[in-house]
Amino acid sequence: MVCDSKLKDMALKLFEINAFKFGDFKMKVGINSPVYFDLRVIVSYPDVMDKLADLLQEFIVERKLNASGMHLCGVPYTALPVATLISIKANKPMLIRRKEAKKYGTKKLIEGKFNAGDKCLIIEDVVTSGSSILDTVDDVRSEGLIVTDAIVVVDREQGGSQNTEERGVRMHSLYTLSYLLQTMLEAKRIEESTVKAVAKYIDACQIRSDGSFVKNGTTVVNDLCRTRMSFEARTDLAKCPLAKELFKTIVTKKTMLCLAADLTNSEEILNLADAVGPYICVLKTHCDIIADFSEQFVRSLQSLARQHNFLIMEDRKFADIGNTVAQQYAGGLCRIADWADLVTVHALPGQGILKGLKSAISADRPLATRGVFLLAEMSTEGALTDEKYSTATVKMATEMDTDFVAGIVCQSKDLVASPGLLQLTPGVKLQEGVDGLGQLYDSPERVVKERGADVCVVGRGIISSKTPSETARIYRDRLWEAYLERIGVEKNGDAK
Ligand SMILES: O=c1ccn([C@@H]2O[C@H](COP(=O)(O)O)[C@@H](O)[C@H]2O)c(=O)[nH]1
Repeated sequence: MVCDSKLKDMALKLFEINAFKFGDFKMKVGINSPVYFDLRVIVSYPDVMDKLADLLQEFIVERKLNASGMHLCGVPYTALPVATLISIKANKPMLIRRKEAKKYGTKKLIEGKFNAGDKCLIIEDVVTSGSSILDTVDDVRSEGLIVTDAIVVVDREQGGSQNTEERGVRMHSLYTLSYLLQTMLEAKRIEESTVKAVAKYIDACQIRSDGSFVKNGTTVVNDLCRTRMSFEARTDLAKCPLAKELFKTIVTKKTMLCLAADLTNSEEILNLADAVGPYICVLKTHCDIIADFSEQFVRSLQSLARQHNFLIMEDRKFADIGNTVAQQYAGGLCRIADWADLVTVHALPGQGILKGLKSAISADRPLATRGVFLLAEMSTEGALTDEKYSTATVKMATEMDTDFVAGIVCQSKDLVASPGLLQLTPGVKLQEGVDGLGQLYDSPERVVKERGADVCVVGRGIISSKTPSETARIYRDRLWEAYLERIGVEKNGDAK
């Protein structure tokens, strides 16, 4: 048995270093919690980390989970340093799950040396619904490893152990929230009233692995989770008028498809737009590749956009200082601001880029008819848009010029939390893979369900097809079905 006094000492230490606190905290799932855990702080206290790893190692032995050949895999990122320490102390090989890797290309999903059929023990810091453990389990299992158990530092007792058990993973927690409450009370660190408030909260809020939670006996779908909400419900939450319009178009036409009309001849683009128009919500251009670009071309395109009800996006990827982008947007040969409803913009130069673009919108084109998508991540192999950059981009979109930013161009589901923003995701093809120049493709289903896309960009998948209009219809239908599954609606419209 792990010695109780050692457990209590460690609990007090964790409280002292603010690894958990009591108050009123907004949780990821959109409900308020009277207790908050942040075990990331332990990296600043090597002595605490070391002792915690010792306790976990003893616990693993006690639970007989130290079979020979067992690998350890920490759930990224907080559990990684602790898993590393245990691996060294217990002399057990470690695996690292890459959170950001694709299932093809050069990057592997799971790093480390292993064989299919090997056993792997998952290590996690704090568990609420258990969904993070299950994400890691899915990836580890997809490489042929066997996972039956997970060791966690704290179980918040909100459904995590049931949720993981349902998927064949027994959860062993060093601490339960109840134990921590009792220990803090005995040590006079908290009042009886806090214990009661937290206990009441745990009783009332049991979270399921699908993000819904049971509040006072009633199942409540998490209505703040973007990817679980319907486009209808999200329309009213959009702060940018053009995003609202896009939501409405998506709902009316039941399509999340954006055509990347990457052709170099204007007549060909117009013919394509006419053929594919019924199946798309956005048509995306690169006006600088059109050899015969003209005023007449954009007027014809606008007319088709009205006829088929789609928006026009110029994928200009502005990236300069405010003064320069203002001129690039409104002036030059293409006069983009005159005809493009939406443009894409890099966040690299900071907030000034949005100010510059906004300043170029003339009075006869009200701001409400123009919008931007900020690029947070790119779809290419080796893209330099790391987590810090992409998070800062999303922050810019949610805190500044919210009437102008319609959404984010990115590849990861968890980046865009705000339901009022749209996630635009390129790199979509019926056949997953990589082109000769580093463009990575995922299937429509994976892009919608796993990557969280709201609008999916397809270029060569449609334009290189012999029957673009039929192919566009297939993309539209597959994307829409994936979306219905994502929000938990059967094809016939019934809730699952
Ligand atoms: O990260 C990004 C941003 C933009 N794109 C653009 O999307 C299309 C994709 O075309 P495919 O033929 O389907 O590969 C293209 O216009 C890119 O400029 C992107 O691919 N990745």
